[in-house]
Amino acid sequence: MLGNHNCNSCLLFSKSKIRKADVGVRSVMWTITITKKRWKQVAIATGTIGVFLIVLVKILDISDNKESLSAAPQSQHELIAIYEQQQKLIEEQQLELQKTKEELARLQDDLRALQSNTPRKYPKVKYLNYKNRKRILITGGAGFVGSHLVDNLMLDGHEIIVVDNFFTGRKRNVAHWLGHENFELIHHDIVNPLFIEVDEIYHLASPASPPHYMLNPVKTIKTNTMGTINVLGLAKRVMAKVLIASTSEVYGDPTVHPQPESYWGHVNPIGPRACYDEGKRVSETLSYAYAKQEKVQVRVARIFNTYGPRMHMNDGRVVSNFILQALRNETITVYGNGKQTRSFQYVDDLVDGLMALMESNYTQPVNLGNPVEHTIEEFAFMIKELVGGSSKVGRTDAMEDDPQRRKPDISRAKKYLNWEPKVPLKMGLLKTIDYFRKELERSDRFAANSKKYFDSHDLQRSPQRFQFDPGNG
Ligand SMILES: O=C(O)[C@H]1O[C@H](OP(=O)(O)OP(=O)(O)OC[C@H]2O[C@@H](n3ccc(=O)[nH]c3=O)[C@H](O)[C@@H]2O)[C@H](O)[C@@H](O)[C@@H]1O
Repeated sequence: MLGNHNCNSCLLFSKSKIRKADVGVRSVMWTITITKKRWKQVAIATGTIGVFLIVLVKILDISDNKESLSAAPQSQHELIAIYEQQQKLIEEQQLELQKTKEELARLQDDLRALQSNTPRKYPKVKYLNYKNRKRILITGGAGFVGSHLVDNLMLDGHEIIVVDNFFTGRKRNVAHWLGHENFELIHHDIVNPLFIEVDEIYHLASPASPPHYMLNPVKTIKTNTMGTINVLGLAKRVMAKVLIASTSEVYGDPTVHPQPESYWGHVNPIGPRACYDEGKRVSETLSYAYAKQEKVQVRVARIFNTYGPRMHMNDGRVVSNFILQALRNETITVYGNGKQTRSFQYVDDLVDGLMALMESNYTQPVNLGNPVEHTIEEFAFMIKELVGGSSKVGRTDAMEDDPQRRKPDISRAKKYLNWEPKVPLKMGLLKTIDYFRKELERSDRFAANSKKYFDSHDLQRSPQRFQFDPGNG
């Protein structure tokens, strides 16, 4: 194709190209010749260059790696630093929280101290002049019945001294009077003598619930014998009028129904209930012995089954047991066949009766009880219905020597005290159920708060508690 092209420029171009190609060919030929002649050197040079290149790549690679290696420890350090910083912050905050908690506890203590020093608000009490105001001692005044009696006598304007060993009584029952100028609480066991000046004494100190008095029969007997002697001795010394709280249990398992005060009773003197039954019978005997021999003015109340607010949660008597079982949806435990009977009076009625008896001039024993009688089985269903819930009524073993029938004949109280119970059973039970419902909520709340407090306290205190100084070892 070139042969057919004849213009000058093309010719010149072709010539120069041929020249260049020629030079290229010659150069290659020379290189080949040289290479052929000096292949060894070339090989050596190429090898050297290759080795150099490999070393160079390696170096670069290493330096690359070095860079990445030096970058990783740097970020780890940063992370550790951030972590440590955050840990420190958490520790500082925990310390702060601990300090705040301690401060809060201190403030709560201060508040309590302030509250106890600040004049409290008390229910309004009547004003009685010196002539009409009496100093009244109530043994067992922090108990269920005693504390209600305290309330009534305080409201009437008298000076009240409560003596209690807190075996079954609770400070909480009279806490609302603490600090009142008319009120005094003495922690004392009436088994030991007491020397104070009083005008009247209500002697209620004694456990009254079968599980309680059977727990320590000797103590029950001592309280009702030695305790009563101490009370009667005090009454004799200061010429105080004294009311002894006796019980329907002096009739034992009665063979007469209903029970009038003239009935002498049917008590097993060596049975499990004897500590209480016989203790109260001796208490009555002592009262009339002091009345006859020492001219002590005595009043004797035979108290029948009583219920109401401030009964102990662990009282163990039928009313509290059934209500608590029903509120907890547990089986209501009827002991024996449930055909045994009881007559239940509301505590307010009893307190009115006790005060009326003390005021009266009547010196023989007086039954104080509600004559409306029910079998225990009926009573179980009544409680179940009033409380609601899903409890079942179940049967369990009968109690030994359990009185089979009990109903007071209250003609004497009606005649001499102009007294009879006013509170219908259902109304009283509703009030009592309400009380126990609140008590349950309160105890659950207390248990939860206490657990929370001690759990957190233990966690924070345990390192200190078990800390020891090896230097002192
Ligand atoms: O409540 C009271 O004022 C009287 O309580 C007790 O006399 P008791 O009648 O045996 O009292 P509870 O323990 O309440 O027993 C009443 C009946 O219920 C039965 N009961 C009791 C508790 C229970 O969970 N289930 C049950 O069926 C008993 O066996 C008994 O037949 C005391 O002995 C008396 O002094 C006191 O006056």
